Amino acid sequence: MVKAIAVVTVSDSCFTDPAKDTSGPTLAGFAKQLFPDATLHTIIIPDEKDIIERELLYFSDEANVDLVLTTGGTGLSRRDVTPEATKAVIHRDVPAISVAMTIDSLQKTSMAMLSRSVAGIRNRTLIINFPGSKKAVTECFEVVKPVLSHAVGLLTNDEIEVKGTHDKVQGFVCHHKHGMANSCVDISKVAFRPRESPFPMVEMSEAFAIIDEVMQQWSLSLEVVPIGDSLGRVVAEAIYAKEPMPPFPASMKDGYACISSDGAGVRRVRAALTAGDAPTMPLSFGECVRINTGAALPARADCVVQVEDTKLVSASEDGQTELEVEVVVPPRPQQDVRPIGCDIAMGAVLADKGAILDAAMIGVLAGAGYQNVTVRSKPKVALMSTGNELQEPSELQLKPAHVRDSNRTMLRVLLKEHGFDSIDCGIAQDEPTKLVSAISTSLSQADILVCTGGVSMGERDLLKPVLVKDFGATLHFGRVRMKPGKPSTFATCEFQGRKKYVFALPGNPVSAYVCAHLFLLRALRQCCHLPPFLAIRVRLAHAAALDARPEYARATLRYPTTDDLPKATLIMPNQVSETNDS
Ligand SMILES: Nc1nc2c(c(=O)[nH]1)N[C@H]1C(S)=C(S)[C@@H](COP(=O)(O)OP(=O)(O)OC[C@H]3O[C@@H](n4cnc5c(N)ncnc54)[C@H](O)[C@@H]3O)O[C@H]1N2
Ligand code: MOO
Ligand SMILES: [Mg+2]
Repeated sequence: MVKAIAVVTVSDSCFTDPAKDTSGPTLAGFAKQLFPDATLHTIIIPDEKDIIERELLYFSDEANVDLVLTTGGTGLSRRDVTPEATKAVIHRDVPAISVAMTIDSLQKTSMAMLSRSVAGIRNRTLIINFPGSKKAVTECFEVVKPVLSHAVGLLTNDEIEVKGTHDKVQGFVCHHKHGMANSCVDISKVAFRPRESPFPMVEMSEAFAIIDEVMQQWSLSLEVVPIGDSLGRVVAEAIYAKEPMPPFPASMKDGYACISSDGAGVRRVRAALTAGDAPTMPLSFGECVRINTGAALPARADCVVQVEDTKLVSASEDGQTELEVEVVVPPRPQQDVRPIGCDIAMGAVLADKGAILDAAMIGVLAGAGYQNVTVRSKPKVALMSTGNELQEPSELQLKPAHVRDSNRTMLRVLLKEHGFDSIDCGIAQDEPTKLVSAISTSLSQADILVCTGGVSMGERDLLKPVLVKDFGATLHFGRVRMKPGKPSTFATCEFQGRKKYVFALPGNPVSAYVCAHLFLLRALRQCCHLPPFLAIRVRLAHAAALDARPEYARATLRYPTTDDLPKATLIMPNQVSETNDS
């Protein structure tokens, strides 16, 4: 099924004046017609190879678009570089698509010879170049139309290709059996350490897919919590109303409960009912009862006339009792009455399975008499820092060449911010046996271990070998094409008969922060069945030198009053260019 399509207009002139773009909207119109349920992204970019590549990568890797249709930049002029940019990003080409378009177009114009359109596949995305004119786009779309749906179907049915990654990574494993007190990682032969990382660099989209797939194995457990503590928790089983709301026919106005068939005219005021008063006697014809908002109607009353629609006819001399009122406008049956169960019928679903509890829902549960709710349990997370150079932040004096451990505090607070508690497992030294014992202690207390540092190429970066050799861990990925965060590592292992998940994040505090957002929170949210964070497209408010890797930076957003995209201003622009070489 085609879920998302991007139409990319590549043209210098349309980029400067979007009104000139006719082929983009035409293509978008055809795409929408063919796949009405798909999300449609459209963008106009200049004939710049880097920018075209970046957009194609964004749509295929980040936005997980099924079909990217470009228009423009396929000709022979110096600025026409769409085919080159496309070739740079596709993994496999599908030449027959462009051939079919060319054969068809040649029957109409020999100019078709001058289009260099390319079609190909990147991961699960099909990218097709169309020429830049409205006429050519119209003709070429007709040609490819019959195959698009099937082509996307074939691509999306592919299994996630994690196996290849696993196999390569397993080459790193030492299958040596050993006790947990020691480590079988030998750090003495530093000269023979690998000079190239043995870990394949996975794309962000792959890393996400791997996390999603692996975290599906997370074994569900449930817990009962008081509703007052259930904010943000995920409902485990649908919750039903045990009683109707309102439980009695209630007045919506301050006025008089009447019998509607009495029509307009004078009524005897028999009694007064304020909220909380239980009505005693049924109403008789020609009578009414003064009533307040929220009070229960007496039997036989079927409407409420608001006080504004009445006139006083007679009262006791002291003014303390109304004797007769005149109903000015004839009332309708059920006027200003909330019948029993009109808000919530008995047996109605108050919160569905999987609902995320918010103040409104919790209020509904409270109103329906629920004190506790069964929710999905949150994973137990252990936080550990690694590094011989680290000191506790509270220590007054820094030792030479030491730094304070900021990652543990940052991660604890980040997790708290997102509703997750953590267990503090301190700082472990960069020494194999020390790491083995610190990791064992952490894993015995938690489902998920989050550690920072020691995942890159230094001889004291021991996390990966220790996890693999001493804990028999499977490294699902050990390098990701991202900046910062390249050496990010995600592993699982069996420990004390249970499956454990390890996020070994790079030590650089910015990398740890970014990777915790992107990988750790994604996994934790999935354990609780919370959706991944929403990704939105923004426009940079200023120029920024970007890396070839997808880059992550903090920014402030300004929302325009027009339909334009929000504008992002990087908080620390230097942070983006500073580590260009890493
Ligand atoms: N030869 C290569 N060197 C490096 C590469 C590479 O590909 N080849 N990658 C670089 C990248 S990218 C990163 S990110 C870092 C990752 O380093 P590690 O995960 O191994 O982390 P450490 O070496 O332990 O520390 C890096 C840095 O961060 C500071 N740090 C560590 N933990 C904390 C903490 N808890 N609180 C505050 N600061 C911390 C540590 O002192 C170092 O300055 O590797 C590059 N190198
Ligand atoms: O990838 Mo490293 O996280 O600092 O740039
Ligand atoms: Mg290191």
